Amino acid sequence: MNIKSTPIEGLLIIEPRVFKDDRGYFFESYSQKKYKEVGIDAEFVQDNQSLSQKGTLRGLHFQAPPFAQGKLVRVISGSVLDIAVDIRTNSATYGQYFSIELSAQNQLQFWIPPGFAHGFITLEDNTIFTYKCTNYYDKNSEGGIVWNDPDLNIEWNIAEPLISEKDAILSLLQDLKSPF
Ligand SMILES: Cc1cn([C@H]2C[C@H](O)[C@@H](COP(=O)(O)OP(=O)(O)O[C@H]3O[C@H](C)C(=O)[C@H](O)[C@H]3O)O2)c(=O)[nH]c1=O
Repeated sequence: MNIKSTPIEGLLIIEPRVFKDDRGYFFESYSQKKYKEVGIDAEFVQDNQSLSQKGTLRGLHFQAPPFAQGKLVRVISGSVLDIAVDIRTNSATYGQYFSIELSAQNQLQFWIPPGFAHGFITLEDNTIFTYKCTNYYDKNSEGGIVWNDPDLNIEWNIAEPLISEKDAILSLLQDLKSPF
């Protein structure tokens, strides 16, 4: 397993060790011991999975403390451009984002600790996005930033994504009083 840091402290990219043979492939998609050794010392309590067609944008979401979530995300079918926005008030990279393509092909995983707004745009039909969370869903703790916030200037490479009514009215970063 290879672990790579990113320009934003805390965000990590995990490249699993894949065993290929004439049957196909095998890899460990999570190991508490091995992930703790590389700095992902988290207790995951909930797994989520979503299916989306091409051009679907989910996010940018977070849950406020005490229900803040760390997320270990990956794609098991199709591909996404995954985005994490630093909303840690005292962070030197506050308001900056990191993007990475996650796909069933590259088998990469992305660790997003609490303190980030998270979202993705799907690049293919029948994209299945699955992730482990360090806290349970708590509807009343949900917050978010609207996908096309000009201050974030995220390069989604799409003009009109398919988004939920809820996501279309999320706040601007400038109006967000970050709980982190
Ligand atoms: C997140 C969540 C949702 N739900 C219910 C609530 C709604 O009735 C339905 C769809 O929820 P939502 O539209 O918020 O789903 P997404 O837009 O995929 O939300 C996710 O999108 C971005 C990418 C994230 O990082 C978050 O994990 C999460 O907010 O599932 C649950 O029952 N449990 C849950 O943990």
